[in-house]
Amino acid sequence: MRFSVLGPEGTFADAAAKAYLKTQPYSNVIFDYHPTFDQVYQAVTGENIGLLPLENQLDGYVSATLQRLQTADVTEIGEITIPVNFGLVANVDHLNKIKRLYVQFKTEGQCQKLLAKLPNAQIITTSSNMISLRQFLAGEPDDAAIIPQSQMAAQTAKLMLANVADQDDNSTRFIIFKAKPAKLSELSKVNLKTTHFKAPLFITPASNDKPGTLYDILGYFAKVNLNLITLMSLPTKNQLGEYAFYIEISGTRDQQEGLFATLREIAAKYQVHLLGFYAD
Ligand SMILES: O=C(O)C(=O)Cc1ccccc1
Repeated sequence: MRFSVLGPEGTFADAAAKAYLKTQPYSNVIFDYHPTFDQVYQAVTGENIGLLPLENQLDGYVSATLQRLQTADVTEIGEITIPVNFGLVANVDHLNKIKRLYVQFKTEGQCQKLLAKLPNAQIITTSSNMISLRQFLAGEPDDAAIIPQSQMAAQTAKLMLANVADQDDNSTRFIIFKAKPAKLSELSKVNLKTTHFKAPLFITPASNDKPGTLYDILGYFAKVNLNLITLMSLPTKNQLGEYAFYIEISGTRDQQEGLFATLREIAAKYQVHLLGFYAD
């Protein structure tokens, strides 16, 4: 089986993929690293699986992933949350001498306190924490980079600071998915192996221009006592001001029937794009 993740090796996505595999019975897994979200998404075919970052504790949801999920024909089969911290490496002996800082786009929002101490550094945004490290290693004398804490031990730089995230308690949640479209009829029959489930989905009203639309949608879940753990609105992109709601439902095994009956009811009135129903 192929497991497609954001590379190169050593990223948090890579660490998350390996942590996920420890919880699963898969064997003969071939890691397949890609530089962009889209390439990871496109690489997942057949029975193979992929992993993308969904949410960071300090910097929130990962828009690139949500945007793909909105229209994606995938089935999420699970999720994994891993602790995240960063280190700083620099070719200078003091913070105020740093001229360029390589930092991954989602890492920047997790290291605001450090960045506040570097008002004169040019921030160079990268696509991956491991690319930040590579750029630093290939770079100039006044360079610095924020890199995964796990990579610090292998580095030798003039200035090294550990744990530079804004708080030590920090984690990122990743989703694992297959290329198959999630179907209400199929997922309603899934036999959960644990007592709890999660069900991520998008609900899109035909129009947002009516009082009580969201209230109406939420009412369906309230009626059957289903707990929403996420509620976000994302632009449909059809028209400015038109939104789809991204919702994650958490429940217990005895609520499975109620969940799917409710989703069928909602689907009669709104566009429902289910993304998965998995043990949690
Ligand atoms: O750059 C990394 O280390 C990654 O694993 C990619 C990533 C992107 C966005 C949020 C979390 C991880």
